[in-house]
Amino acid sequence: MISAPADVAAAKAAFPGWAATPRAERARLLHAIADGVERRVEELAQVETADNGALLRSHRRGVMPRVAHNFRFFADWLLTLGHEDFETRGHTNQVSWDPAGPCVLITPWNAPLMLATWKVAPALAAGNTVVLKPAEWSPLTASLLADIAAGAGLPDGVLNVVQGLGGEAGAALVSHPDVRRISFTGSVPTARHIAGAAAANLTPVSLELGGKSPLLVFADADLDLAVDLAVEQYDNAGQVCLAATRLLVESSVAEEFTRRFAARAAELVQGDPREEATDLGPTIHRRQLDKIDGFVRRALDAGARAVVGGGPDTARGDLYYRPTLLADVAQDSEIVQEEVFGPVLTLQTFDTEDEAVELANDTRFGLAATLATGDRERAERVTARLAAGTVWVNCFFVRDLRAPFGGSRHSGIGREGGTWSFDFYCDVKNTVTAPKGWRDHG
Ligand SMILES: NC(=O)C1=CN([C@@H]2O[C@H](COP(=O)(O)OP(=O)(O)OC[C@H]3O[C@@H](n4cnc5c(N)ncnc54)[C@H](O)[C@@H]3O)[C@@H](O)[C@H]2O)C=CC1
Ligand SMILES: O=C(O)/C=C/C=C(\O)C(=O)O
Repeated sequence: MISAPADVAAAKAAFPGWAATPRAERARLLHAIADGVERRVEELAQVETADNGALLRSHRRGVMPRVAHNFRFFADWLLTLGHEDFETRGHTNQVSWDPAGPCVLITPWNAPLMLATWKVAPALAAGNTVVLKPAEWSPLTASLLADIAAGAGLPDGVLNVVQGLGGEAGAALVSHPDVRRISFTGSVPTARHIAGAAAANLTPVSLELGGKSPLLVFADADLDLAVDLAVEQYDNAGQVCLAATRLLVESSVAEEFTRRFAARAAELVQGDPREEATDLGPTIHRRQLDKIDGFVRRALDAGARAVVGGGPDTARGDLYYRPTLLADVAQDSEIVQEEVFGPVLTLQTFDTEDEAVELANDTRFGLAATLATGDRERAERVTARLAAGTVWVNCFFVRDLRAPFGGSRHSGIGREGGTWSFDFYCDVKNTVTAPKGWRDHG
């Protein structure tokens, strides 16, 4: 490991050469990295599971192939970015997408390589050099990615990986004056530190933060589908920022919904994340489990009722938390307002569409929302009123890199995906040329 400033210096030194590399060659190298990822899917999947405890089958069949796709997608999207020309009184405006410089990318532990490569791929495609600092709890696949990139022929200094603690290595990186972009995915408190450091240097910053997203279940919904969507929120032991952790269910179907939910939750297999049959693995570390349990204990003390779960599964060791559903929770309570980042959902009921929207929007977050309804017009009405970067209707976690991804309010600043990523990672330039601007044209 080299120190953070040395990595920024390496990225700065490599920048002119990489920025001048033709787009087609940059795209070719990104595809070569994708090839390298595809050749090592099994190894990457095993290492990621060993590191963060998320399910091996998801890493193997979902996450790592998507990591390769991240490189291919942004390589191809780069080639579609046009030079948009338009005229002003005979003058030509030509808009171009210029590389910005060294970028610092700081990422969390819950989906390490997936979230890192959403940033690495467009930053490199745009012609920037990168310093990536993965979370200290899940450092390994980022280092493997650096090996893969070197093997693919990426020039030295173009992709640098710094390992270290957030408050040390991370803080040194984000306060460095030579950095031209900072992209961060992680928690709100860390985002405040990073935004402060970025402000000191006026470095543009993109923030993908936490959530407390609602799942609204209307009485006209397919109730089995609604229950499936609700149970899906326990994925990755609930350590997913997008998770719809607040179940808001129309009163007339709440009892039946709860009965079916409890039955489905009881079928979930909790255990070793390397086993194919496992649905729910461990939490990342003991401190996270204690944090989750603290939220649940305080909620129970305040009068909440555990419909499902309600504590750790100590028979499995000290990292497993039982999938939990808490009812009788007040809208202004901590358990409804704060991100738990564990397998803990709350259940509230509503009687009208207005009330549903009011409850859904009544947190400081705005990352995502999911609706279960059989009425298209209702879906359109409600969606238009929700504060959320992504709304899923009768589905969940359907993702497309062409679409914008990000949150409003305390869930973040900016969007990733497609042209939104290039908007952030490029210095967009407009060149205006006079109609008879050239000497030889007289
Ligand atoms: N909106 C989104 O796309 C996502 C958001 N998240 C959010 O991430 C959080 C969980 O991840 P954690 O790793 O616990 O978050 P965290 O904020 O503790 O750490 C994230 C990263 O920031 C680094 N860091 C910590 N202090 C720093 C500092 N002062 N300066 C620079 N870097 C620093 C850490 O080393 C790590 O690499 C949750 O709040 C979750 O909602 C997670 C995944 C996706
Ligand atoms: O895989 C995706 O498209 C989104 C991942 C987001 C998370 O991991 C998260 O929400 O925590």
